[in-house]
Amino acid sequence: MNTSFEPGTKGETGALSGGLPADGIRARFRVDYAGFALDVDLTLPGHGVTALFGHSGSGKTTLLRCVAGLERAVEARLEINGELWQDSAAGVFLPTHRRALGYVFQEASLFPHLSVRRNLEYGMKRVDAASRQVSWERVLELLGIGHLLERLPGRLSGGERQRVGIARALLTSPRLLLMDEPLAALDLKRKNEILPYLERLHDELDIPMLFVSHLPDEVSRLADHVVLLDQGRVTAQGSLQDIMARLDLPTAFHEDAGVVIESVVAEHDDHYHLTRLEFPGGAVLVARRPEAPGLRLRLRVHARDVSLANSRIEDSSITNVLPATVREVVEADTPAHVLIRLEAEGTPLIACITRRSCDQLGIAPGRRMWAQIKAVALLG
Ligand SMILES: Nc1ncnc2c1ncn2[C@@H]1O[C@H](COP(=O)(O)OP(=O)(O)OP(=O)(O)O)[C@@H](O)[C@H]1O
Repeated sequence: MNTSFEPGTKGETGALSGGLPADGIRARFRVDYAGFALDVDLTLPGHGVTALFGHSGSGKTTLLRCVAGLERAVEARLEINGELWQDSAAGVFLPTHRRALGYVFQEASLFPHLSVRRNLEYGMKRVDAASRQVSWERVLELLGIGHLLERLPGRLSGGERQRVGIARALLTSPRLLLMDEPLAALDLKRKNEILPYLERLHDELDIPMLFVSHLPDEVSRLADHVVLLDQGRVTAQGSLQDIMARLDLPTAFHEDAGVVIESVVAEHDDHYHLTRLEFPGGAVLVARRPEAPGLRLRLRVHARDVSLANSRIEDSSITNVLPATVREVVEADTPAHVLIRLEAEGTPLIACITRRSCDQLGIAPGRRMWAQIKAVALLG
């Protein structure tokens, strides 16, 4: 790992903050390897989770390493919520150990001979008590690891190890959390076990996160903002809802393609054990939820679960039917299918149907149709 200073830096300067906007992440990096170049110039929200999404080799890890000060960039400038961490033009380079960041990798690299407690204390030593942002108790509670403190890492499951790794990163009181596919090494069961903890971090801590993933479902669950990378360049960025609803992006051609809808719990039907979730443009019924009316819930509607009809079909078992207008029709990645973007009063939907059905129903932009939603995934 390269942690040396860039040529011409002024050494271990503290983060500079004079005159910079207090909110937002600005990251300009150019890295030239033989056979690969990263060239990005990003302005990102200073809060919430930003997902870096792209194929293998698109440069996601390289970008995270740049942010961490671990890459030798030809050109670089990095501001984190009002602090300047790097500016190659001005000779500013804050070395990795002076950047207030937590870095979570695919597999937590815990010291095998130290208990979980000692591993966590090791991370804490770097931070003086006055600048601590999240308390020891709070971190243990957020990640549900209080009962694991005396164990050695070798006696933890993969998911528990990862939770300890995240806890250790949080205990360094980061102003930015970098997560490089933290779930990739876990099987589905462990992944589902750890996702709620990541959601809690997102909901309850005000630490911005850059989260690398190549799975739309994972991104849909955790991200607020998405950056798409391809061959070292940013091909698109925007809010999760906007990016997931675009048909000109590779996310639409993924087998998990679908939109994300922010809904509110409207009411419960205790007779049929159903809950009604409302959003601009409509509502859906889902199996009874524990959340009280008024709470927000994120929904994921996969393109493969949306079918279309020219009129409202009454004698169907599909409960969730919304009026929507066709906005765009594009070819899917198989010649048999098309992707259709619809809008239900501002809420986007994507349907994946056969080209044959598209022709038979005469589907074209502007047409009012009924979108039948066969399944809704609730996120969180
Ligand atoms: N130190 C290096 N020297 C030369 N090439 C490198 C170096 N590090 C990464 N690369 C190349 O840069 C490209 C981007 O790699 P990177 O790991 O950033 O991609 P990624 O999007 O994170 O991929 P993955 O999802 O597989 O982790 C790859 O082609 C990789 O081989």
